[in-house]
Amino acid sequence: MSRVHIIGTGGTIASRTGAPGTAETPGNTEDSRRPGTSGSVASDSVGDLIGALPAAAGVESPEVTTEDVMTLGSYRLGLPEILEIAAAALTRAAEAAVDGVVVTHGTDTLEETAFLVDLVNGTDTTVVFTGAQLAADQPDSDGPRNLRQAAAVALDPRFRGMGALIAFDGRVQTARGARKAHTTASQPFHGGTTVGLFRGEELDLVAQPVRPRALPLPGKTFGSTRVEVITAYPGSDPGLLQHAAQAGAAAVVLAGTGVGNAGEGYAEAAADLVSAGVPVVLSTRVPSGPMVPLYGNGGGVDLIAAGAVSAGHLNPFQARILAAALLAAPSGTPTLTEFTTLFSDQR
Ligand SMILES: NC(=O)C[C@H](N)C(=O)O
Repeated sequence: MSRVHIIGTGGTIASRTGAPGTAETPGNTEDSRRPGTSGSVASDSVGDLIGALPAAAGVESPEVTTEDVMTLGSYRLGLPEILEIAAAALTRAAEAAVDGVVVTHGTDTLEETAFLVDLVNGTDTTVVFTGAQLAADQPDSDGPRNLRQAAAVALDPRFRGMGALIAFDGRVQTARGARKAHTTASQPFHGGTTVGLFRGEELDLVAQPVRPRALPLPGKTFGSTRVEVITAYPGSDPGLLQHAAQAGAAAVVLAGTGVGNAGEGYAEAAADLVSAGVPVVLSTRVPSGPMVPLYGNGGGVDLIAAGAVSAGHLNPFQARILAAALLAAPSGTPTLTEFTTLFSDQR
């Protein structure tokens, strides 16, 4: 019998609507116990979620083991928690007795945690992330279906060696490139590569992702590696780059306009940071498409000439995770400043 290991971290899939929240699950601390809290709060363990799983007709049920790493809304996560989840997923993926690993996670920052797992998963066991848009106590919650589909992907040999995937609302996509792009839709994620599609209980493999070689799991310093994201917009202040560096940022991601541009003063500010040893990664605030150096007069050509590293196809938030992972990597890993384009150089 095959075995799937499910790691719970919280999120809407584990939340109860309007419950004051008194769960004693690990990591479930101030947000759920604060007096007067009346919004949805993550409180269910993975064991509770399994109990709500409908059995698929005619399919032999796998052995399911579970683990609650934390029970938090993903908007509460910091880099230490993201690292803790990634380390737990990687440990399980490396266990010979485990055939598939699923992580249940809030959708707000799922793209960050799943991307870190994708960066460091050198095993053949794909880690499949899922969650829900409707809380566990909503009559038509999407959680049970998403969880059942995630387990099916995790155990399917055709999806092995794919790093980290997201199974949500009948679609299976790569973690790399994924982005929460709708606040309430049943499919909140855009981007990434669609590798699988469900037709009822049937799962089709539709693409094989290209993956760079895995990075080592970053050390504990990842948790305190400060990488700030600064967005360019008409009238924005390039001095924010220097403020971020003075406040202790180890690197800054600039989410430029268009293909990766910024207004007056940004190229000079970027050059200041780079010469002070604070890398600047240039991404775009546009929801899809790569950073491409095309424009002068302070645009992307000048920002790259000032020493910024192109994020390539990575959105600002995933570029931030890769930057922090490189800054906290064990020695021997290429340093962030050795990269000219984050995505292509990582291959
Ligand atoms: N749908 C969700 O899971 C959103 C929730 N706020 C979370 O990220 O924890």
